[in-house]
Amino acid sequence: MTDFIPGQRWLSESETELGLGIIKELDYRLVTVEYPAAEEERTYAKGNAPLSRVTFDAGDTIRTANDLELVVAEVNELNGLKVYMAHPVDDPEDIQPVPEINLGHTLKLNAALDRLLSNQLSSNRWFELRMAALEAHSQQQQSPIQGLRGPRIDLIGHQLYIADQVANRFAPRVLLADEVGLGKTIEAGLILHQQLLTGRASRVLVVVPSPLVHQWFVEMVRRFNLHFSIFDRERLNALQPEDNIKDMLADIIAEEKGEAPAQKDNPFLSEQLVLCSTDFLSECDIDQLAAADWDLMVVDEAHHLEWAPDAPSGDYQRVEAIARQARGLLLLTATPEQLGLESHYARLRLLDPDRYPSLAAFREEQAQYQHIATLAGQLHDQPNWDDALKAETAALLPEMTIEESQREAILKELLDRSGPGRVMFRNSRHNIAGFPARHVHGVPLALPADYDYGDDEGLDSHLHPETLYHDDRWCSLDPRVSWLEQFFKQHRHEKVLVICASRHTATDLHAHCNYKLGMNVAMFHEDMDLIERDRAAAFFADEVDGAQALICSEIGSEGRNFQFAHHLVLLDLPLNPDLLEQRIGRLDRIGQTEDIQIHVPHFQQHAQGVLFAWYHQGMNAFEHTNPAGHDIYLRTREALEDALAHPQDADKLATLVEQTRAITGELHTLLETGRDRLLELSSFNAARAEQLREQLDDADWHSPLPFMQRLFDRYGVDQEEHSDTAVIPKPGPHMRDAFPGLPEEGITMTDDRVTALARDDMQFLTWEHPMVTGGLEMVLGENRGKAAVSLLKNPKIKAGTLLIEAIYTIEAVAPKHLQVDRFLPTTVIRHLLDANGKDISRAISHDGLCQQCHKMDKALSRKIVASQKPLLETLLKNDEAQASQAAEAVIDDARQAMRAEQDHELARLKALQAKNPAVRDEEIAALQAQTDALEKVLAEARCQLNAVRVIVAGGE
Ligand SMILES: Nc1ncnc2c1ncn2[C@@H]1O[C@H](COP(=O)(O)OP(=O)(O)OP(=O)(O)O)[C@@H](O)[C@H]1O
Repeated sequence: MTDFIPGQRWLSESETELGLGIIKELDYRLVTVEYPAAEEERTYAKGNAPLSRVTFDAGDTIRTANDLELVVAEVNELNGLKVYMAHPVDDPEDIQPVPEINLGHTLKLNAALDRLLSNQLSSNRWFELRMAALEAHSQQQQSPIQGLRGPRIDLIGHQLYIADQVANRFAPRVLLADEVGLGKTIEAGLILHQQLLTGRASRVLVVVPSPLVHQWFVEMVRRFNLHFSIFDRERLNALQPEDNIKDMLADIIAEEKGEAPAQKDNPFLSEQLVLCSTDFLSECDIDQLAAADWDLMVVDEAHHLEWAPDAPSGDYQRVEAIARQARGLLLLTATPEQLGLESHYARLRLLDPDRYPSLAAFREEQAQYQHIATLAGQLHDQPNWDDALKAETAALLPEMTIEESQREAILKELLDRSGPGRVMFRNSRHNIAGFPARHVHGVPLALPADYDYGDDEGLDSHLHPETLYHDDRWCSLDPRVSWLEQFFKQHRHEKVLVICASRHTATDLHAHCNYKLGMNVAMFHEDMDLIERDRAAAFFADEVDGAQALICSEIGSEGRNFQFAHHLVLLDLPLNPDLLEQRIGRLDRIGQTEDIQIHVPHFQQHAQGVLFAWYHQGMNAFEHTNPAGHDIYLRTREALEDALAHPQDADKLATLVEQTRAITGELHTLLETGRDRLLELSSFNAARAEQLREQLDDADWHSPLPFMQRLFDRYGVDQEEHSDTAVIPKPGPHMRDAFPGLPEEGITMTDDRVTALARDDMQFLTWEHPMVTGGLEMVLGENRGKAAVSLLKNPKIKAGTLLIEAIYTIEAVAPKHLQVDRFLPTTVIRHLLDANGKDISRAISHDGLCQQCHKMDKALSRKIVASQKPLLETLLKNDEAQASQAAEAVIDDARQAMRAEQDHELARLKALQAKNPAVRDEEIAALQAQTDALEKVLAEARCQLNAVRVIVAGGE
């Protein structure tokens, strides 16, 4: 077993990007290594730690931790630790001791050159595979559509646009507020996928209402290949067994000594991707959950987070506790104002406390939306801006140069600072074509005598008269039920979703339809456990043997996907227009193929009839989406309550309808010219969306399959043809190690998006599929392919001609949280040298060369390297200097891009601080510190020889 000594410097063979490690701790079995450059730590089994000892010899150049470059004159050793006696290049007399612990933490490796010169050669095929992997990796990292290619989704413009806008942000904090059913889950999934794939996030917490847990879980796996772990009470208990007696005693002793109890493991750190229900938040230790170092938190159906200045709800406070510590935050809701403007404001404040310092300021800002929308519209539409427009804009953005060439940046800033731009995205059906129409069918019925409660009962009992019964007898006397029975019979072969407010109504109705009428009907309500609910939803969805109808309580009105049905029956109506919108949204969503028929049985001259008229005649809320629902409710509440209390008074009803119509018109116009116009400007850009769609369409043509087939071949994976568009890789008899993501029984994969969308049983093979990214990582982590010798067969080239193909990569070693890849992705530089060291790579491409390069006999390869060693060493060392120069330009560009972005962010914070003292100086200082750290990391970025191939011409 290797002898490790604390303080020694070692390198991880599989993760060279961590930089130079220091042996930190040892026990009889394990060794822990600290990697200061990447701020990471790894623990390995001593017996097979993938570590190489790093030492230097006299004549080598070393870099110290304080960035001095010195030449080693002599090497001493003390208790197993090296001490280098070294001097500056230009002052050999100035010898100074450098203990190895004082070496710099980044390391310039010459693994490829060392392997070549020490004759550790791989075959030509491995070299070519390595090069293909490097190019693919670099292209992925530099692709402007990175993260958007892999998901199994239809390419829908407004979703791609939002994902593109948000996903590239560092720790994004946004509200995704598209209208119901336009794909917020998909947008969130795209953002998560992109953030995880690029390493911008690695720990994600998703919180959703309990009825949606399973749907989210499935959607994340099926569409995004993201495997979340569902956390509930049981799982938490399993992870946190009762304190054992030893721990309890230790805690008691610590308490007696006045010491803090020992830190227990945080169970939420056991998984990277965690999905849980909102209810679970109230059952777990919220501080522990919040402390679990989340990069991103997602909250679905966020309108439930109710807030008032002195009375934030429990749900809001729990989410707030986590959101404060999580770096990124995505809130999803189709009806952001469902619980009023105050709650909406509070959620925006969760996202960006600096931007939304007070409710009063937010109200004031909202009042300005009309004005800002007009201004933004002019800036957007007018090709040339006149002086007045420029002056008005300059007053709002004093530090910007206001000219047409900066149109996009100016609009973005204006929407960010004075509109809802940066934090909130909302697309509406208004600007997305192709949605089917909605038709409402009111079914007026006579009130049965048994329901004639008079003034003895409150409004709720009139709206839901059946709830006063303790059993299902009401089903036999309620004309809505007999109507429903007829309706089911008339539409025997069609799916029908029935929604009612209460669980009791749903269960009684279900029992009545199933057992008394013998109908095939499923049920969905809050008292069923998650598995029962999902089973019911699946039974309803089953086209062949499934239920004709699903009867839901209100929980069925949120988030679920029932667009395969075209008939919706609303057995009662909610008082909240946003809730109505949510109910209709179960069918009116992406994927709906037919017009939607909404049936509303209700009692005439009764509170139910009033509510129907209010919605239908007053605000046309059944047939069109209603973005102003909550405000309309607030402004018509008095008239509504009056009419509900006197349902037979035709005048009151007429007044209500008239008033509602006027207010709806007024509010819709205000929205269209104010907030929604601003949101439209910031949430969608048709040209950019089309460009993204085209880029993705194009990317679909560049399948990873040919590359994967080479990889399968090298690693012993067998492949079976499945069909024209699919293959089945399977572990072959000669496969040496496990192949990432390949199950024992094989897996069916297609690289065709249309097939993948139609066939859930197949994996969608893209460059972002985990099997491909895992495969790339595996090849690049190998030593194989770093150095090779090959035979060139080309009659035009004289036998014996020597060429060297040198592949360099530019990389920066940095702690993950800095996300330096944003500015400096892995970049490949290829040189092709002749025997005089001249680079002829422009004349001969890598692919062209590969067609003529063949396997060289091993013994002969070794002989060639041995005989040409001094020449190879000299040529490659000189060439490295050239490559490093070329790399400087790339690193410089990265530095400039970094400064531009950081400066912009700094300017934004300072501008916000001028308006709002809540922006703290420390935040500005933290941003500055981040810029400094990035400067340092980029200054240390290095170009290094990643792979080298010696090519010797051998005639034909
Ligand atoms: N790009 C897409 N490709 C394929 N299916 C999609 C796409 N976008 C959305 N869908 C489907 O459309 C339905 C609605 O999408 P999603 O659930 O994301 O909408 P939502 O806005 O979150 O809905 P809600 O407002 O009800 O919460 C889902 O069945 C989803 O799978």
